[in-house]
Amino acid sequence: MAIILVRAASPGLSDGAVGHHQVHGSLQGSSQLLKTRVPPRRWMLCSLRYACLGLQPGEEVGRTSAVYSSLAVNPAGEAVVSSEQKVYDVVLKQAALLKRQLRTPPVLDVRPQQLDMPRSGLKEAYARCGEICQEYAKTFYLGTMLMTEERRRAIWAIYVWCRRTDELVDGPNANYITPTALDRWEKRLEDLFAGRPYDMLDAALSDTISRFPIDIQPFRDMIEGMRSDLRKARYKNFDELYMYCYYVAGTVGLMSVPVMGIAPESKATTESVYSAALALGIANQLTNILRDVGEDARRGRVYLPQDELAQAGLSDEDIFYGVVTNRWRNFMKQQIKRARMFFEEAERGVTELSQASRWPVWASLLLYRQILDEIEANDYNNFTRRAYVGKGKKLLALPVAYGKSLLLPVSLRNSQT
Ligand SMILES: CC(C)=CCC/C(C)=C/CC/C(C)=C/CC/C(C)=C/[C@@H]1[C@@H](COP(=O)(O)OP(=O)(O)O)[C@]1(C)CC/C=C(\C)CC/C=C(\C)CCC=C(C)C
Ligand SMILES: [Mn+2]
Repeated sequence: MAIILVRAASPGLSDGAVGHHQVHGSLQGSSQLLKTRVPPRRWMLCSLRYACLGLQPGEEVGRTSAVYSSLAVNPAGEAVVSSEQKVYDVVLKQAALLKRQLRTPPVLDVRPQQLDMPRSGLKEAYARCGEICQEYAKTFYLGTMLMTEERRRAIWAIYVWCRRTDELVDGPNANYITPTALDRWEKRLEDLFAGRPYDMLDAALSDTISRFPIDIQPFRDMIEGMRSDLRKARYKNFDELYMYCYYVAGTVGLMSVPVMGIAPESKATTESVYSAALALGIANQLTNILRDVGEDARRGRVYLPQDELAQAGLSDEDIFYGVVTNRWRNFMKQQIKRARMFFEEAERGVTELSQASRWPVWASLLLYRQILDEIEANDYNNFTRRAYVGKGKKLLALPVAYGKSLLLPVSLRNSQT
């Protein structure tokens, strides 16, 4: 497969690439097609990847490394759309939907009172979602405690649906889960979106989607991620891993934006806020993967890109063997660097969220990112030591997050200078 790197206009980014479309390789003749397909933010997403390998933007990489490609051609000479492009199309669609729904008075399929559940039942359902969130994810729970009541309940309901979806493939009954079971779970999702929840936890989510302009696609896509977990335990390159991270985690960002809300004074585009939310999900999942290398290997799973492992002179055997060598340290440094870049991209969007949502999102971003620091502090031993952020550091993150949440949206700061 020949690789082509594309440079695209990227408003608001100061990397000197603004206004250029530069196509290398055998798609030269189809640059018109590329111009129309390349989203405005492509340059930055590409540069996240270049930076990790020290590649220069626009530089052509070898024939076998699809990692740093944004567009490629297959042996038949057809353009292959990268994962980032596919995901960016979802971002655009979600942003357009949100803008439309916020403009028009809500004509919702489900109103709270239509749910076949008394108000007291709903209260109990949300409370149970809160308990589950607290039990499984203390950090997220801490974040939600900084939210307004309505948003907090909504995030709990979303959290519980995500957790249950993940448990299907990761929980105690995972061995019995088949693609058909996931199809049934998707049918159940459609029903709850249509106001026909199967149980009280679903009812909480049905209620949530009647209150916030949330679309079904990220939920469907998360189920798709679980399907891929059933059939796949290796990722050829970062392009494949990126798609997986979108499915299981980027989707959470997309589900959350309509609940978090965008600051009325923000001058940022809705797309850019969704992109930042997506980046936070990807950053979190990359961090998860780096923290859990040993644990995943013991379940026969290696999420790290196979070609990057090979380039670093490493293989699955090194991971199963689990000895921290200099090769491993260097490899990990690059992986951590990339995860931090996604966190940085996310940071730009947090300031655009509505004031009341910024604190919890900052808190969760800072707390999750610290896991990367802990991996470093463990001298990159993520085979047998779990990177863990202690209580003291967690508590310290809260006032820092609060301080950051008071900052003006970046889009306003830029427009005022
Ligand atoms: C503009 C901007 C930055 C907006 C913020 C948008 C936002 C709130 C994004 C949240 C992103 C986020 C929290 C993503 C979750 C990523 C994640 C941890 C995914 C996990 C997947 C599977 O991984 P794995 O099996 O390897 O992990 P385990 O060992 O099983 O843990 C998930 C488990 C998928 C399911 C995800 C969840 C259960 C978490 C859902 C979280 C929320 C809805 C809470 C978001 C709330 C706050 C305050 C950030
Ligand atoms: Mn899991």
